[in-house]
Amino acid sequence: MSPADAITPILDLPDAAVAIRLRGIANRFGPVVIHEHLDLDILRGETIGIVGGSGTGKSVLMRSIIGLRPPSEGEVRVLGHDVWSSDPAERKALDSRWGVMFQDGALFSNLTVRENVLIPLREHTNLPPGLSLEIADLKIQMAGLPLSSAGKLPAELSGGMRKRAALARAIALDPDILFLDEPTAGLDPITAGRFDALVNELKETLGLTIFLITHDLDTLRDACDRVAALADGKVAAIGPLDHLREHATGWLADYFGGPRGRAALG
Ligand SMILES: Nc1ncnc2c1ncn2[C@@H]1O[C@H](COP(=O)(O)OP(=O)(O)OP(=O)(O)O)[C@@H](O)[C@H]1O
Repeated sequence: MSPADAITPILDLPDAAVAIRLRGIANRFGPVVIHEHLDLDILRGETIGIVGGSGTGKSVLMRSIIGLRPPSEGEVRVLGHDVWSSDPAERKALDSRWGVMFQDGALFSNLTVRENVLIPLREHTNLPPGLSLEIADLKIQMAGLPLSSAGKLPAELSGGMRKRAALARAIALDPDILFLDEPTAGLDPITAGRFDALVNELKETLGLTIFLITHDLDTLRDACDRVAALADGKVAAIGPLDHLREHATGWLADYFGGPRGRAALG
């Protein structure tokens, strides 16, 4: 099935065609309900943009998928494995098949860029140190950073370079899935556009599936095959950007139809 035809949260497809399968997800904090009965299928090889008003639970959903916070209810399957009922060895193996770039980069501030990129390589592989170093330097360059930045601390880099360093770490293990939480937030439009182009390039080179949380309409237009909009605790609308724009109601209509939406999407 091509992303253009996938306009419902649940797709009638075998596990092999689906990178991430969410069923009946609920997330609650005490009496506060963030998600309820949330279903979603993400196709292998697609970039899906996750949008929604502030507080709709985009980051909480990502944390439930990558094993950082168990959902209150529901099933999370990634690459055919149940994230929350897998044994520790299966979970560790799964962990090595996704890379995550958190909103603030989450780089270790006391480690250099190269040392940050080496962390997943040391944790998940038994490669000889020299080879790990070569791979780290390759990933730093694939993320568009000059090799001269490898020995620098995050604080010595610009905001855009720090995001690239976090991206280099996220692709260190040649993951199947890349999770990006607001990758272009805080970047000027030109730097943000370059970052989107880089993400597209990496998707092609590494054959990635990408889960991309964003508020950036340019990123939705330039980097996403489909967009899923969260509202009322669920995936309220899903499909290619043009499909969503045609059928937008409520928050989504305001989002696309507001001045920023018109400026980005015409
Ligand atoms: N550990 C927690 N304890 C209590 N409430 C939490 C916790 N983590 C998140 N929340 C709440 O869950 C809701 C969703 O948070 P989340 O960060 O996922 O939103 P978001 O859609 O990513 O928002 P934004 O677009 O502003 O980043 C928020 O109301 C937040 O306060």
